[in-house]
Amino acid sequence: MSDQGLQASVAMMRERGLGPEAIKVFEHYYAQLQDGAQGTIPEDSIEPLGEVQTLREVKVSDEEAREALSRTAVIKLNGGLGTGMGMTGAKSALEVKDGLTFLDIIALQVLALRQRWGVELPLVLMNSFRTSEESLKILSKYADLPVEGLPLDFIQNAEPKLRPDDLMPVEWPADPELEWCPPGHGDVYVSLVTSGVLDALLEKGIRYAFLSNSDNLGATCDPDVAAWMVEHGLPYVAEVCKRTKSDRKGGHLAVRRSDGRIVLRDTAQVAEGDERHFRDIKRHSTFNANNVWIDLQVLRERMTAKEGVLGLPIIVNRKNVDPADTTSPEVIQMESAMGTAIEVFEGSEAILVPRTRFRPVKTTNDLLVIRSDFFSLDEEYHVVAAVDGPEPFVDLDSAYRFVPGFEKRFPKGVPSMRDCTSLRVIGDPVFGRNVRCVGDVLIDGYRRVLDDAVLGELPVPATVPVGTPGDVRTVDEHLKAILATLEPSPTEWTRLTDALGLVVARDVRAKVDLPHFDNSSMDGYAVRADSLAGAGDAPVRLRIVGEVAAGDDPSFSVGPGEAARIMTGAPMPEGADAVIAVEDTDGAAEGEVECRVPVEPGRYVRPRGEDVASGSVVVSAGEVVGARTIALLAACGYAEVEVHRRPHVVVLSTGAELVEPGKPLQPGQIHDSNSSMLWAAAVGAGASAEIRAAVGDSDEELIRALDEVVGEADVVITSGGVSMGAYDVVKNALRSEGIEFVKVAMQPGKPQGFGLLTGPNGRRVPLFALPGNPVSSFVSFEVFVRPALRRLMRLNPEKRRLRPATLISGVESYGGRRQFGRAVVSRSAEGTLVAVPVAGQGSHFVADLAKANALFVVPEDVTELVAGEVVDVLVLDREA
Ligand SMILES: Nc1nc2c(c(=O)[nH]1)N[C@H]1C(S)=C(S)[C@@H](COP(=O)(O)OP(=O)(O)OC[C@H]3O[C@@H](n4cnc5c(N)ncnc54)[C@H](O)[C@@H]3O)O[C@H]1N2
Ligand code: MOO
Repeated sequence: MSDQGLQASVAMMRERGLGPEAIKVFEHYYAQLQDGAQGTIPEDSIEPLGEVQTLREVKVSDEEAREALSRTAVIKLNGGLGTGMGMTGAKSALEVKDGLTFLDIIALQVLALRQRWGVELPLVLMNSFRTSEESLKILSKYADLPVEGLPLDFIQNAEPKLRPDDLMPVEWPADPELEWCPPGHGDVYVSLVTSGVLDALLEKGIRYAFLSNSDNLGATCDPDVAAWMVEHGLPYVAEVCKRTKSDRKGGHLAVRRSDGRIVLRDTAQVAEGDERHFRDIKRHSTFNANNVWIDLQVLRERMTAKEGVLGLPIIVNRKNVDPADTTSPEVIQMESAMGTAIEVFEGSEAILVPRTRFRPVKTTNDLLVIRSDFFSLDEEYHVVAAVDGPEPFVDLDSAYRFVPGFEKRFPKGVPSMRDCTSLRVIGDPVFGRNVRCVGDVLIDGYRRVLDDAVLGELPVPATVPVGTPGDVRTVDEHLKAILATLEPSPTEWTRLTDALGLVVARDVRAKVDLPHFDNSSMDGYAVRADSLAGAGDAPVRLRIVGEVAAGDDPSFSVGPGEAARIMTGAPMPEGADAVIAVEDTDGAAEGEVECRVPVEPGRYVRPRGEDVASGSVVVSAGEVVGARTIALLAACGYAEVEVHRRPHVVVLSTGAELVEPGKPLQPGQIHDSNSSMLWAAAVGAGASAEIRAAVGDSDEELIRALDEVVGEADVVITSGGVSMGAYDVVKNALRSEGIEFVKVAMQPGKPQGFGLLTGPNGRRVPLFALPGNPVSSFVSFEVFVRPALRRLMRLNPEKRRLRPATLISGVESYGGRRQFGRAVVSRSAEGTLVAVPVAGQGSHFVADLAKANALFVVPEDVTELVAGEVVDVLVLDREA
């Protein structure tokens, strides 16, 4: 790691025509990177932001508003490519509402403000080298938009992507443009200077700028904020919004202890161990909306004083050189964030604005809601909600994730969402015209949604088992409800040896032929078959011209009357078309070899491509990775395969009586056996798992523990606390988190809780609240959690088939509940299965549970079975 990387980068930047200011800033960042800067802001160095001005309470006269707006420009950060939504061009060119693109709406919003206030209000885009042309073409429709003396856009600088090992600029001859990246939106300040736009604005008497992302349609140039800023002479104002539980991830503002300045802490700047504080929405109660107001005069002075380097904190981003190809080499992109400039200006302030000013479209879920009739555009092109109440929660399946897939499945427009609280789509149906969603909608397994369909609430379970009260669900209903909420695990490239048991996400094509080259399948001699034509009558002697072992690359060729010694797996030399096995010769090592049999062309030759032809599909999506698949992929040269990720299960037992195994017990205490049992069962089902320390019987302790795990777990399993007891903590605490508690008509395992926790970034994490009795907990895992884990992994949820077995002794059952008894199953002399129920069928008998190797099922409508009757058994391990 030397200055070579820096020199090479600078040379590239010069050659590209980048100015000295951009290079200077790059050098500044590069030095930070070389020093190993992490760019973190530790929790103990900051205080929460505290009370700030609320926009609603700002009182401004029309005259003040007009005056402030007349000296303001709108700058939109427009470098985004929308790769996350499967787009390749400028994201803001996406049609977002009423046939208008983001850019159309931005232009119309500005024109409406100009007209209403009689101001000039210039609009300038900061484009990247990839977005400029397409964006300007859209804006060219608005003839009145350009303002004299100002361009409609300026181009953000570019910098080389760096190799992580030696910080040299990466080379990518396949597409040299991919060797470059924009240096993050923090570059706006530098680019404003280098493009001359800053001075041009000041010259026109424009003193303030409103900066925001072009994909945030809520970010209109609000005259009240402008006037408030002018009135108080503020150099820099950042808009913040109240944080809710689902925005635990975005950056937030805080006050730096050392100098009292406001700073921005983004996700990438959280120090290790501070994640919990970062996510704590009580402590850091607002988030940064990335809507920024800046005094351009102050910016000019700062830039001059600091010789063009504002000194924003660096963000180190790791990506692939070709973002569309996750197997391309890893690179470092040094970036900075616009909002971090808040710390540079003395007297910066934050203002609390309504959520409506933060309406980004980051996913196709957001796109569906924005396009729908839940929102409309008012006469000034503001996006306004057409109905009161919270926005519907939308969760579309992966087929809709990219814009082309989304458009294809909503060819006649998106559904009406005015009366919808949530929409989840599993599968990939095409939606018809005029579809209406009402309440909570779940679509699972549809091929097509018909025109004019009204999609309603989840159907109430229709069947109630015999002899049970109405609030009880059947086992099948509960399992179905669980499976319906689950999405397959995300896919990821995984080392072959870590992918065992996982499901392949995408077809794998061979990039090579197998065998790679014609080679011998025997130890012997490579020959021309016609040299041995007479060997059937009398031995033929051939001259040995060389030797080839596996791994060699023979440079000689074999002519008529010649032979080469060859080993199994060694490449065939030029000229030879067959192999004679050493057993059919005298085995000579040099000189001449005597051959006793003729061979036909191709004998003992394994031709190139015989096994696998380059370009053919060797492993298909949906296949489960096993030893044989691994062999094939490795043979084709793959070190990794794209699979559905192994879900990570966190096990959390509850109960004040629990003590970790190995530690001494006080009176009344017991050892926690469920944690390790559930861990083992999860690992056995193919998940990865970890145990968290058991929590006592306090709501807060449990919520705190869950808060910690929800960022890391794909599935949470709790045990205990779900029945009717006075200390049934899980039930009490989790009801308010949206977990549903039901009685399931089964024994053991009657009380069950299930639901989705909301993790950072709105990620949904399934939580199973299993009963505490050890046998109940185990059976619940087998019946509900195992199929769920398999569904997440894209495996068939029910692998273990029920098999008939003859009961050796009679059993009684409650009736009205499906009983899962424990039994030892073995094979009789006739080859049929026989089941011996274990003695202790109570939910606390761990010894009898350990003895058993199967569960036997007594149906809901049966109360007694006698010896000799046949039951269904679910074999857990191999039969005894
Ligand atoms: N009045 C009623 N009482 C109970 C009912 C009911 O309907 N009405 N249902 C019973 C059924 S059925 C079950 S199953 C259990 C479920 O109990 P909880 O999930 O609330 O679990 P706890 O009360 O915390 O514990 C039950 C039992 O299991 C032991 N336990 C708990 N955790 C562990 C662990 N990690 N390792 C080992 N053992 C554990 C705990 O000490 C209790 O003995 O409720 C019935 N009651
Ligand atoms: O259903 Mo409880 O699970 O009887 O033991």
